[in-house]
Amino acid sequence: MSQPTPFRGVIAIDGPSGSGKSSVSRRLATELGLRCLDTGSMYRAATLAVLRSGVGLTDAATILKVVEGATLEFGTTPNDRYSLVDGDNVDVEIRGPEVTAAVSAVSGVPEVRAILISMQRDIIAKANGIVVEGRDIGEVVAPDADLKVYLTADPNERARRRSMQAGADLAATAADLTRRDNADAKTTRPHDAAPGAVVLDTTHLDLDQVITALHELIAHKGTE
Ligand SMILES: Nc1ncnc2c1ncn2[C@@H]1O[C@H](COP(=O)(O)OP(=O)(O)OP(=O)(O)O)[C@@H](O)[C@H]1O
Ligand SMILES: Nc1ccn([C@H]2C[C@H](O)[C@@H](COP(=O)(O)O)O2)c(=O)n1
Repeated sequence: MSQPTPFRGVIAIDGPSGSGKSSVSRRLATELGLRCLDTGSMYRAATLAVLRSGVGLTDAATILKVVEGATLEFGTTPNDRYSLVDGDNVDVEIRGPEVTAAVSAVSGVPEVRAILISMQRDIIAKANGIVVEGRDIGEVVAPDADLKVYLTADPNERARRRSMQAGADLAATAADLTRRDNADAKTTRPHDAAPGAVVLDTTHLDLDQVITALHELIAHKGTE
């Protein structure tokens, strides 16, 4: 009996903060044998370069200069993703509170976005199949993706999951998610699905159920 042809396309996963993009993308890519790109890490790494340089967060031209001068590298093996800034592994630091508080200011600089979007498109073009997660993948970075998914969940549920993960206060976490989504909405559309995206509300779904739903969507793509 012949085996089904493995999926080797581009899957775009967008959604607001804490909607499950990273967990879902990593697992889906692993199960499908695909690469996996976390574009949020790219904006975070650029932000860390800016913070390390000591320049302020208000002058777009200075921010751009720092990002242009930094060497940013990203690994796309699903369970071995990494981010390097000038050769330094920054996986832990870019998830910390300083970077999280500053990232929307850096990702809001259009010229910084242009640099990172160009890197993202290069990585996608070189991968033989990839899951890409972020805020603008289905609309801007890869509008021709084979499958576009908008992953969302009720804000209270997102805050509950994130506060459990981080061991942080629920109300403070909820406020931080809302603050970041609103700040990000100035440059991307975290509250809206890209044209052609399938909306998957995971409020009442566990991770296994989300992955099953995505496998079904991919199988359905294969029969279109
Ligand atoms: N369907 C789900 N059911 C229960 N927990 C989930 C589900 N999806 C994700 N989670 C948990 O929610 C937390 C946030 O998920 P994750 O980090 O993947 O979100 P994200 O969208 O990538 O967030 P951010 O945009 O802030 O990077 C994690 O602890 C993850 O394990
Ligand atoms: N495609 C993307 C991905 C991320 N960002 C910005 C907005 C987020 O606040 C920040 C960090 O992302 P996260 O790691 O939380 O997914 O990066 C963006 O503008 N576009």
